[in-house]
Amino acid sequence: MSLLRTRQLTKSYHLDEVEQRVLTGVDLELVAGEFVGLVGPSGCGKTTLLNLCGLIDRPDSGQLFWHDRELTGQTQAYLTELRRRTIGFVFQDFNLIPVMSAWDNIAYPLMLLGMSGTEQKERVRSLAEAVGIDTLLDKRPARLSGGQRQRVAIARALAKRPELIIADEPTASLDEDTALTVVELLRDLGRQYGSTVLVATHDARLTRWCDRLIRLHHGHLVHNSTTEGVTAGEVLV
Ligand SMILES: Nc1ncnc2c1ncn2[C@@H]1O[C@H](COP(=O)(O)OP(=O)(O)OP(=O)(O)O)[C@@H](O)[C@H]1O
Repeated sequence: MSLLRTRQLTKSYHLDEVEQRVLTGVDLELVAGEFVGLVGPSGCGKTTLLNLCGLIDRPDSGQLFWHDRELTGQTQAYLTELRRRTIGFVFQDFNLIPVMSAWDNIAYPLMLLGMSGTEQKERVRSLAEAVGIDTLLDKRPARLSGGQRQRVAIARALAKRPELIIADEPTASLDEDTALTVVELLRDLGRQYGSTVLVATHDARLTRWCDRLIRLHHGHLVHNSTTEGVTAGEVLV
């Protein structure tokens, strides 16, 4: 079942009247429940594409479908509400709110959705346990290690039980062992909660966990492939 589909998405940036065409026609389909890796060289437009799929930014042209319903032309308010309810994000730099405890960081999106205090507590507790930070919930991000912060970020992304999780280089700030456990968590919990995961990465170790890879090159997806036989060099070029 198609969760998200794009047809010929384009996106350019303009700096001092110079146009940089980043996406020139991206056709992508994400099926419910899959764990998909997005690879390509630095600067090829992975974050740009994630921002479009995550409804953070709008394309210049092309179409985006959510459960086969076209989103082009929908109001900003509609897209914001859809994003808030159905999409979770995990970033390289965690993007936790520094003045909030781990607990409050995880609960915050639930509060925005108007969820009752009891249900918030239930979800925060069970997710904190699942990601292994249940003894750290009163700490602010500055008192946590990188791996612990990313676990909080994963719990926060999953708390609303999103249909889609968008992860942008989630292991780039982590050491090797921590990176592997974080990716495993993301994949296993994504499966458990039935979330589709789209993850941009340079990390060849991470691509082994993906159901399939999509590769961005010169502004469009060159091919879809399985992860078999992918080498570090292939991921970077
Ligand atoms: N807001 C912006 N304004 C102008 N140019 C931008 C903006 N965002 C990105 N770019 C440019 O668009 C191109 C694609 O950037 P993007 O961050 O999407 O690439 P990426 O593949 O995610 O890179 P990396 O792997 O290094 O994170 C880059 O050349 C970048 O400099």
